[in-house]
Amino acid sequence: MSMDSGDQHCDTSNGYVHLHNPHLKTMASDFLYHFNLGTATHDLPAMFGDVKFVVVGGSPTRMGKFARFIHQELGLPDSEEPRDLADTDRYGMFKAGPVLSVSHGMGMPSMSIMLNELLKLLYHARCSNVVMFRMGTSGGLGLEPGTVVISKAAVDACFRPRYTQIVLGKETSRPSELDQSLVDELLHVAGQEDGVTAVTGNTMCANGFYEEQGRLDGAFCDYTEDDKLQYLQRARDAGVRNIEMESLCFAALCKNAGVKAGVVCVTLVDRLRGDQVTTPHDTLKEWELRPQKLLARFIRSRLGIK
Ligand SMILES: O=P(O)(O)O[C@H]1O[C@H](CO)[C@@H](O)[C@H]1O
Ligand SMILES: O=c1cc[nH]c(=O)[nH]1
Repeated sequence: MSMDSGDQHCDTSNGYVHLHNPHLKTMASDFLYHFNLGTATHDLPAMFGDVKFVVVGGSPTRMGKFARFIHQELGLPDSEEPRDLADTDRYGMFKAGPVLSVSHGMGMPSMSIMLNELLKLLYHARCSNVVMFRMGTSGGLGLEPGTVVISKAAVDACFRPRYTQIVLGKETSRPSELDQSLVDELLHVAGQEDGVTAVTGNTMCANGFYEEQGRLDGAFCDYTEDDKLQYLQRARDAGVRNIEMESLCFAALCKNAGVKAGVVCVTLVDRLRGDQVTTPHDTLKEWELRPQKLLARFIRSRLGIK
């Protein structure tokens, strides 16, 4: 139990998760409601203290499969087969050795709830030198579908690298750039992956899938195809290479907590050519594996496993 954490948790140079909330120190215990885990009910340092890599993605099924894939890739014993540690149906949480795989649902509100609790979990567990990744799918801008994008920064729908929340009725923004050394390391690792194209660029994070991403195929649309293409071209000119729905919150909250973070998403469609994702299911499944394989290679390389 670590509610009385000392100064070492406030010093970002020591590799601990850095939470900016003086109220946490006054709480006798902390219950992470959406995971059904808590400092009073679970020995979080024993359960999670060895975590060094956290990978988050949309669906619990995908993140469970990813954990089992990592379990194999790291050659972990059968007795440690990952199981869901979050005893709720909100999010899935699976551990494979030093790798924690967690789902976040769709959109920033869902990501924000999960990430607040996940960062507190890492803090209470006294994890240090953790690297975090969001891995997933996106729409591309001028890229062959199936391309993997390693994000340089997450930007909002006006192409600004900042995550804006309304707090106590006021707009509050936090920067959302990503760690550039991690971008270079990921690109280097991606170069070793056969038959997969990986590029770097900004990732635009939208608050919805349809109008917010300039689609023409939602239930509602008050703009023309020309308006859409002009907007997407402006995004591309601003360095945006793909569009998804969680990177902004993820990048900003990890940065605020002093945790190095990366975003790796495969593109499913070229939005300059269309809106609907009509690629055959088997091909989509293969593309979805691309960020997983890249991160598995990254983790193995960091752990010195050939
Ligand atoms: O990376 P995944 O979880 O696939 O998420 C992407 O796909 C969902 C929309 O289909 C959004 O949540 C978007 O960010
Ligand atoms: O176009 C797309 C594809 C996946 N996810 C998104 O948010 N947008």
